[in-house]
Amino acid sequence: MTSEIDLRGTDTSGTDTSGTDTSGTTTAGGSPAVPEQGANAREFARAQRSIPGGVNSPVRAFRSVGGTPRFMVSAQGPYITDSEGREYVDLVCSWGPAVLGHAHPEVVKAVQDAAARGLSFGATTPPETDLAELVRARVTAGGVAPIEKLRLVSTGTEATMTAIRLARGFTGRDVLIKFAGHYHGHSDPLLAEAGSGLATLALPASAGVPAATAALTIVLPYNDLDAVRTAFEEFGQQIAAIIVEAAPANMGVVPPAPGFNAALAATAHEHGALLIVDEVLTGFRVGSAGWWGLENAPAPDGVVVHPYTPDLVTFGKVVGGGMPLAALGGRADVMDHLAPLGPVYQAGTLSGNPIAVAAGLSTLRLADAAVYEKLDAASLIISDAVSSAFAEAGVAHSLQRAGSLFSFTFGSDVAPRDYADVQRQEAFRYAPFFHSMLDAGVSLPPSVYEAWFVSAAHDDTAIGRIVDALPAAAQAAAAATPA
Ligand SMILES: Cc1ncc(COP(=O)(O)O)c(C=O)c1O
Ligand SMILES: NCC(=O)CCC(=O)O
Repeated sequence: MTSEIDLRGTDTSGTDTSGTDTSGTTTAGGSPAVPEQGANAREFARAQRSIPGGVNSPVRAFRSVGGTPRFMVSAQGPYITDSEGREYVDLVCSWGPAVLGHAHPEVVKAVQDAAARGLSFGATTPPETDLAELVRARVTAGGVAPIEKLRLVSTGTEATMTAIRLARGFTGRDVLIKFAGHYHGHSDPLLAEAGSGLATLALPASAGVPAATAALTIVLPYNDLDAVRTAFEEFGQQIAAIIVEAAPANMGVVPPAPGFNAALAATAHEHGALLIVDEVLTGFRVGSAGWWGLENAPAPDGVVVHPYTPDLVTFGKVVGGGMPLAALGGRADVMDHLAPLGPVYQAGTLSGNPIAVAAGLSTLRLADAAVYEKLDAASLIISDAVSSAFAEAGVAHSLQRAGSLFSFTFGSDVAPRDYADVQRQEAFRYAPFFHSMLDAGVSLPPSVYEAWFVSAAHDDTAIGRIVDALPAAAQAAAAATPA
């Protein structure tokens, strides 16, 4: 145990309660760290005076695990370094984008070159079309290419917000279906029973969303086709779209039952509604063509077991290579309803920003089949090692995977299928596990409701550090008691 433990519990006081680091912490490369003691606690206190909760996104706040968020200063490959000079193996990977590992030299070079040509033009640039073409070409499976047109925006929130406005404008209908525990960013209509930070903070919905807006979103239990069919029987003529995470990873990972996404597409289409598949998190992370690509890849006999074609797909995270860039794409006839061709308005001063486009293009060009093989391999080794450590320590748990994404639920070996199942778990086991890992130099998502992210840079050394940290952390989870 290092002095990291001393920093816990420092919150709004502004007092530096940290102890003296006598741990002799070394970096992964073996060189001695020169920690600036107490810097995380000091920075957190300072941040809270000027920034609500000290964070610019609630998921960073350590609210469900307690303690002091680490204030990061740099990241390279599979490692991230905090204000005290401590280096962690990073299993958050910027919540998804860092698929190649942090600061890949070629991506950094592309960004530097683009920056030298100008930071933002507010005018159209050739690389935006390059990126649209690359996404169109990559998202194909079994001869189907669902991305006929693509528009670039700046965040996943904007991508899904625009997708639902477009679906409403295209169909002339107002009602949306979303699933409990799914997170699609923070636009008003999509915040009901959302996963991610709302799950972490146990918020059923957000204050500030007008009741009239919330009333137009039907929230259904995930993986429950009967519920979807019943909703369409009752409101079919009013439903503009179903929006679904391609493979949910914001209530932990809860993959779709085989054929579920295909059945959603069929049901929506039967009733004149659209299917919006949200691949902000899964897109270009779980595979070259996202989760849709995995589900629609022909088996060796050439058969796609449950084929489906989404009407709209949203991307974010990896598509921007760590810069603020996201996208929505899909059927040309639907996409052409966007202004300036059509009546559905969408815009953005920084949409298609040249630096972000350079990062995205460079990342996607580098993310070849070998990268996805590395991701899959690292993910398997790490998730199996964690699961074994829990088993060894007698911690009942289930491990769920969606491609290289994975997460754990506690208290049962029965894998949850929906948000209600997820919420029944022994969530109290996660905080001591998380802090034990953090103390040992492994940074996990600070919530049991988030997926773990690996990168192609997670090599044997990084994985070894994770594996070494596991027995003590699993013991901490085993010893945990409800608050
Ligand atoms: C599936 C999904 N959709 C949308 C979003 C929103 O993206 P952003 O945080 O870029 O607004 C996220 C994650 O944050 C996500 O995981
Ligand atoms: N899985 C949750 C996210 O990726 C969200 C990140 C954020 O809101 O900062």
